[in-house]
Amino acid sequence: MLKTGRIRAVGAMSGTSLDGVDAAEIVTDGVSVFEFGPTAYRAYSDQERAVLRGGLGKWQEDDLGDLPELIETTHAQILHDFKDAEVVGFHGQTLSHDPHGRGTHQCGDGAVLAEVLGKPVVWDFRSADVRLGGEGAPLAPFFHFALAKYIKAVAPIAFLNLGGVGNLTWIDPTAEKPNDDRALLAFDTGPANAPLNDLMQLRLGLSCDVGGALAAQGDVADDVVERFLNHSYFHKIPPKSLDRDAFIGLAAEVADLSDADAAATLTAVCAMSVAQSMTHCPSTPSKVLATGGGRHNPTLMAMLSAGLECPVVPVEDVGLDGDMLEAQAFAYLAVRVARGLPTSCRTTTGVKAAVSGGTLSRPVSST
Ligand SMILES: Nc1ncnc2c1ncn2[C@@H]1O[C@H](COP(=O)(O)OP(=O)(O)OP(=O)(O)O)[C@@H](O)[C@H]1O
Ligand SMILES: CC(=O)N[C@H]1[C@@H]2OC[C@@H](O2)[C@@H](O)[C@@H]1O[C@H](C)C(=O)O
Repeated sequence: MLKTGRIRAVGAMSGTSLDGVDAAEIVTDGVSVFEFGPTAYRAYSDQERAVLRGGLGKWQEDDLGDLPELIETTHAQILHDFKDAEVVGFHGQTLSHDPHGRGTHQCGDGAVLAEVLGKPVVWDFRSADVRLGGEGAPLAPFFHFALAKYIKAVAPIAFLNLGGVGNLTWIDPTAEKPNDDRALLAFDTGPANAPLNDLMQLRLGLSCDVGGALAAQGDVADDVVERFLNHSYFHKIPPKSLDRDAFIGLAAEVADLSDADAAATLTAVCAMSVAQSMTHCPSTPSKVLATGGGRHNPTLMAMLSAGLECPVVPVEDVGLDGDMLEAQAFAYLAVRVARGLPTSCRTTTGVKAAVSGGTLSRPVSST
């Protein structure tokens, strides 16, 4: 068990967009957030990103080659500087996510990291939830709930993460605990930046549509968006979650469009899937707080504002850091796991009963 009271924890996240590792420190008792600490980012090189891409869709250890070592080494490099952190939350890299089939697989061994860093590491956050029938994702919602309290929200709000995949958390901030029945509703909304990034890479050799500049010059192919929104995923009642490449077929749908029209259409696909998702929420939130890299894309943000019935603003509007929120989430969840508090429940992942996911590994020398 970790000491009682406030803990300084660092979280590290390597997300589905494969851009790099984020790390962020927070001070929490596993319930409330008291303080935000330093942050760091380590970009993957083109060569590293190619290795990561090569691992997508794989789940058997024997097929992964040097990939686990790459994940562990890059995380150790960035986490080494967080000398004051008492515990580490290590998400790892999701390579495949098929909760009702092959399971969910995050690459990287937290026990190795605990040894290298000489600190307790909480990792493998998603497997226990999946074993108990849950989606294993999204897991940030319990942190979103704590943030709603931190910013003293009084009316329902939503957090919208625009990463490789999109996910939404609707919150009633008047609820006492995140696993209260009416506190949360969370789910993956659809693809966010991943299809657009893939298009930019394929056609122009670029990692993303910086500032949404290309999409801003194009016309949206409404028929493609309409066909896309007919996909059964969008009609499925949440909780529900997605693998990064669940909508890989989208590339073919825009193959005949110009670069600008294809970019505009894939941007609209993201925005309209979020708009459609709002129909699942118990009520229209007072505002949507956007986090993740997609909030840096003004074309996407304008489409979201046009498609939603409430204001959509970056989380910076309420004093939070939208580039580090997921890393902070895994710092927070690490402390919850270490204290035996739940990290997911029926309304966030569909798991039968609230579960404290994650494994705590300590350096052998300290046990
Ligand atoms: N200035 C920008 N203009 C346009 N898009 C941007 C900009 N900055 C970031 N992005 C987009 O955001 C992506 C990174 O987002 P983020 O770091 O939130 O993803 P992630 O955490 O890897 O994904 P996930 O949340 O799905 O795990 C980039 O790949 C890019 O598509
Ligand atoms: C399986 C997996 O890694 N899912 C990620 C992914 O990226 C966004 C969305 O899909 C979300 O469900 C999740 O990440 C965030 C951090 C979460 O668990 O809340």
